[in-house]
Amino acid sequence: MMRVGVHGAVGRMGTAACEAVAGADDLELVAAVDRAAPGEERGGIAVSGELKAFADAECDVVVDFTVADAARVALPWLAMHGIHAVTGTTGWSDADLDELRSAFGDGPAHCLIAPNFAISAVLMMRFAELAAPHFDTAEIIEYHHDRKVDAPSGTATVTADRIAAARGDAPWNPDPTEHEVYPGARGGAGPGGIRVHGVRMHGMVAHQDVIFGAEGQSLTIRQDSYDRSSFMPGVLLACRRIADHPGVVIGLDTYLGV
Ligand SMILES: NC(=O)c1ccc[n+]([C@@H]2O[C@H](COP(=O)([O-])OP(=O)(O)OC[C@H]3O[C@@H](n4cnc5c(N)ncnc54)[C@H](O)[C@@H]3O)[C@@H](O)[C@H]2O)c1
Ligand SMILES: O=C(O)C1=N[C@H](C(=O)O)CCC1
Repeated sequence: MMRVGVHGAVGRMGTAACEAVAGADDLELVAAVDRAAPGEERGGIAVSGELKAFADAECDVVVDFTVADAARVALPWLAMHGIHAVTGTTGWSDADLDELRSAFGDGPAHCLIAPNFAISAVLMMRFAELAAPHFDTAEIIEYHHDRKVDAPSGTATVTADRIAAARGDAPWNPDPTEHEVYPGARGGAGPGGIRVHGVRMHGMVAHQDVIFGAEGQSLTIRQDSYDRSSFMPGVLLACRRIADHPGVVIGLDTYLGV
């Protein structure tokens, strides 16, 4: 039985993760931590306000769904205590990722940073990477619920990185825009100048379109998470397999063999 802790336990994703872990026969929820509402209960255990609860409960792995500022502190702390980290938190910079690589190094604790645990999203990113060399225009539109604090989404930034890497030195069709009547109308320019547009919409959960264009044709790859339950199989898989994946791994792809 893997002993699992959840950081950000009273949040939307933390609450779902506590319930999913508590309901899994081969995992045991042993600690739940959140700075908001310590003393509440999630997945049948009391929520603590202190990271120390993870060490006290002898966690093998901690699932983190917080904000980048909190995860930046928690993940190196977990590395120092020899506890594996599975984080779905988004909003990381390249410098943050370097810090995590040096915190986990080749030590006993491993780290998975997955911007999206839904299998449909993992495949959407893979399909976008496959399409990239064949089109000279690409734009990303990500759609999320109205409580999301970071933009663009972690999924969109990783998708843009992967499209740009797959395209390599091949030139993109130039953007003709000379003037934006509304600043930002063309979205944010990501790697390779790929435009990323963020929508925040009451009623939505997490969705993305990747649109590719070439002479006389276009391809749209669409992914939808209608419910947070879509992320839970990926979270549980990560807890079960993290001991087999040393260092810092980005994305669930290698865990799924995609
Ligand atoms: N990877 C994925 O599949 C996936 C899916 C959904 C959300 N996310 C990401 O997960 C993160 C959380 O999303 P959410 O919708 O659950 O947000 P949320 O606001 O509902 O929950 C975040 C929780 O973190 C807690 N928190 C904040 N700072 C803390 C600190 N210093 N110490 C302890 N707890 C702290 C908050 O109190 C809150 O309960 C976001 O970065 C989001 O982008 C990723
Ligand atoms: O609800 C969120 O916030 C989500 N964030 C992830 C991201 O930033 O890519 C994806 C899943 C939902």
